[in-house]
Amino acid sequence: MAPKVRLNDPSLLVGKNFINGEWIESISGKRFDVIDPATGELVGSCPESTAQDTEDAITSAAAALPEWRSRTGRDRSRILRRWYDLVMKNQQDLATLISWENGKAKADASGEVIFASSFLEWFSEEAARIYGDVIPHSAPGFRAAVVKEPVGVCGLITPWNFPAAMVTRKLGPALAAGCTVVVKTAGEPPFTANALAVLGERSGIPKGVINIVTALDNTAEIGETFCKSNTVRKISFTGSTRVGKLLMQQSSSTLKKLSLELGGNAPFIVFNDAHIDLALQGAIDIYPEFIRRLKESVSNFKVGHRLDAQTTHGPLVTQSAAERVNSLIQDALQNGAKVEAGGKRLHDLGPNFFAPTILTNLKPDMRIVNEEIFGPVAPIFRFETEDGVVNFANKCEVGLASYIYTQDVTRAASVSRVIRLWHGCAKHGSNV
Ligand SMILES: NC(=O)c1ccc[n+]([C@@H]2O[C@H](COP(=O)([O-])OP(=O)(O)OC[C@H]3O[C@@H](n4cnc5c(N)ncnc54)[C@H](O)[C@@H]3O)[C@@H](O)[C@H]2O)c1
Repeated sequence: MAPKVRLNDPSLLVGKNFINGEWIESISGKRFDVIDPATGELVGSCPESTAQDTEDAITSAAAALPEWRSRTGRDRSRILRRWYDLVMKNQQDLATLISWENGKAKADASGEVIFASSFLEWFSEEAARIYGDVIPHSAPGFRAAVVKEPVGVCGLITPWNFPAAMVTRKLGPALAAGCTVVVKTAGEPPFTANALAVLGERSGIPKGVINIVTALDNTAEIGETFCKSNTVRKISFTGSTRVGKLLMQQSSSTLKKLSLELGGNAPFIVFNDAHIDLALQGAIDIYPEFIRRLKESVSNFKVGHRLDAQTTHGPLVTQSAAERVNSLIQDALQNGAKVEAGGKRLHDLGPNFFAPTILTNLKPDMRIVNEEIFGPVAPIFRFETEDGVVNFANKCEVGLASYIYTQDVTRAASVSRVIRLWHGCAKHGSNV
């Protein structure tokens, strides 16, 4: 273990699998290195888990299920509340771990811990309110009881970009409902999830309720084990569309429930009545002003290392992620796009850093429009009519969420109804 990650509570740094309440190595005995994406330094190492490790974790979750599901909602609520308290108490250490293994600026990482803890708080409240119902029955003199039951053992697969929040967002509701889980964290940042599990154990979560397997290269093997298992009744996955499709195919033989939150880009629509600031009210063409102001905002970003207090934006998670963003930008430039800001990798800082980028002069058939960017790039288009912008946004096959800026409530409502989100989550933000 590299000695540089200093935590107030060093016992939160665990590089092992968590199965049946024990921190153990993979059966393979293999481990993978976790690298700080900002500096390339070694953070530590974790087990490269196999299908057999995953089976063991599923068996452990299945064994813990009868006891956990039979507890009262109130009891599970109290435990989740204690967990929330402990996460907030250890905010600093969790933020340190996030920024080491994911590269986020410290302030961002601290914010993520608050966000992550909010799911534990929220679902501690929900756990206490899981009621059934008694409803009229068609047969005279009878009434039907509606009883809420947990789904069972759940497989949770999380991405690298929110190492704490994506984990608690899945764990909070699953545990509140009385399910037990096996978590497969993203390979690049596995330590934060382990630290959360340590705190969960201290909150009183019984052994076997949470199990964690880590892996960098064997992810496909672990995913397939989840999908083919009859014991795993549900998979909750956040990640790329490619892997989401694969999980759906692989789960067909066991007819599992799947929650897939997938990748994409988000149309961000600014109408000419949007409130950029009061001085601009009534302006007919806001495009040049919007670009100028956006450039001004972006120039205040400080890309850098997490320990620099001025840093607002950290690196991408891997060199290949930076290369992919660069190739999308190069393709756009070769086809006539214009760089208004950034547009390049920041090699001086390290191989994973990318300058916040604004692009104009784009065409709808460019790769950067049709493939998920997942990097600090804002491609800007000008539009003339409401129908035109809606048609354009709906052609984007990777639509994930959308944002609409206007002061016209009716327009906000009507546009948000016709914008289609292709897959992943159905989110619309509108600023009226
Ligand atoms: N919809 C959202 O709110 C949201 C939030 C966060 C991330 N994402 C998406 O996640 C993606 C970025 O995350 P990523 O690069 O970690 O995505 P990814 O799909 O490569 O990996 C996500 C997780 O799946 C695992 N995985 C990879 N191949 C697998 C397989 N064959 N079977 C089972 N598991 C497998 C990975 O190890 C990781 O834990 C982007 O596409 C992004 O848009 C979406």
